[in-house]
Amino acid sequence: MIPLYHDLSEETVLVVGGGAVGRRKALNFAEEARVVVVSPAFDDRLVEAAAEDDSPIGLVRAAPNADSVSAWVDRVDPALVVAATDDPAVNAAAEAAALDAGRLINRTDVSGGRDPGSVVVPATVADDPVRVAVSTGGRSPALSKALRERIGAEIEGAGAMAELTGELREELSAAGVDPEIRREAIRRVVRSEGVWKGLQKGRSKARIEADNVIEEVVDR
Ligand SMILES: C[C@@]1(CC(=O)O)c2cc3[nH]c(cc4nc(cc5[nH]c(cc(n2)[C@H]1CCC(=O)O)[C@@](C)(CC(=O)O)[C@@H]5CCC(=O)O)C(CC(=O)O)=C4CCC(=O)O)c(CCC(=O)O)c3CC(=O)O
Ligand SMILES: NC(=O)C1=CN([C@@H]2O[C@H](COP(=O)(O)OP(=O)(O)OC[C@H]3O[C@@H](n4cnc5c(N)ncnc54)[C@H](O)[C@@H]3O)[C@@H](O)[C@H]2O)C=CC1
Repeated sequence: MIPLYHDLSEETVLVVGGGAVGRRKALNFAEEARVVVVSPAFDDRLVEAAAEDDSPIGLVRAAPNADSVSAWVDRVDPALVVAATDDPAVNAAAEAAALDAGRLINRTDVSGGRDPGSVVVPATVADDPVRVAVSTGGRSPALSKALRERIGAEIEGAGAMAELTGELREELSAAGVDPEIRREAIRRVVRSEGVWKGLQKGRSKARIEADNVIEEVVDR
């Protein structure tokens, strides 16, 4: 499986099943998308999240069976369906309905043997705009979670580094610096211990360190 980052803003995600797993998926996707959860009962924390002002999460109390779940796909018109009930027959029907309608499907109750269009949700950790996603190919979700916790410490400050170097590459481009020299300068900045340390002290410290690194390659 090849990891891809998918922009779900302006899209709707349909979560079938509102238990602990449905709640985790709903909260995750609600960071970006509208989320509709269809279930006969809901996890308490999901109810709280849906009750917040301007919550992107909508709860619909219903218990579709294997025959009627496709009607919810038609009605909600989601980009992605998450099958998160504790009934494998309903989850399988949700999968079939999503694939029939040409939508993505996340089966939460199976690990291997996926059809095209079937996606897994990785463990993710972010220092925005930097995001790292971990999957074990469905083999060990608990390991994905444990690795995610370790990687969190590793990427501290990466968001600020992304912002700084994003700005520098724009400035160097605008100044007409030869592209190969610009790339070398940026590659050195992201590997510079001095710049990483500078970021801990603040943006302007980091900027001074970065300018020193850039001076080594760019004639300005
Ligand atoms: C295939 C996949 C499909 C999908 O959901 O996309 C899937 C499937 C299954 N998970 C199961 C169990 C657990 N899942 C977790 C946790 C997470 N599971 C997530 C993803 C995935 N889970 C996809 C593969 C990811 C990969 O490739 O590694 C994470 C990463 C992302 C998320 O869901 O948000 C999230 C961590 C979030 C975080 O970062 O915190 C824990 C740990 C815990 O709860 O503490 C346990 C218990 C311990 C264990 O079993 O490992 C079971 C067995 C159910 C049963 O026993 O009946 C199945 C079904 C099966 O394996 O058949
Ligand atoms: N992907 C993952 O990370 C994990 C997946 N699982 C799998 O996910 C499934 C769900 O796990 P939990 O959320 O812990 O179970 P749960 O029992 O807490 O939640 C199941 C939810 O589905 C709802 N439901 C039942 N029939 C329904 C129907 N016909 N239509 C809509 N909703 C219906 C129930 O009301 C309940 O809210 C498990 O069966 C397991 O196979 C379990 C743990 C982790």
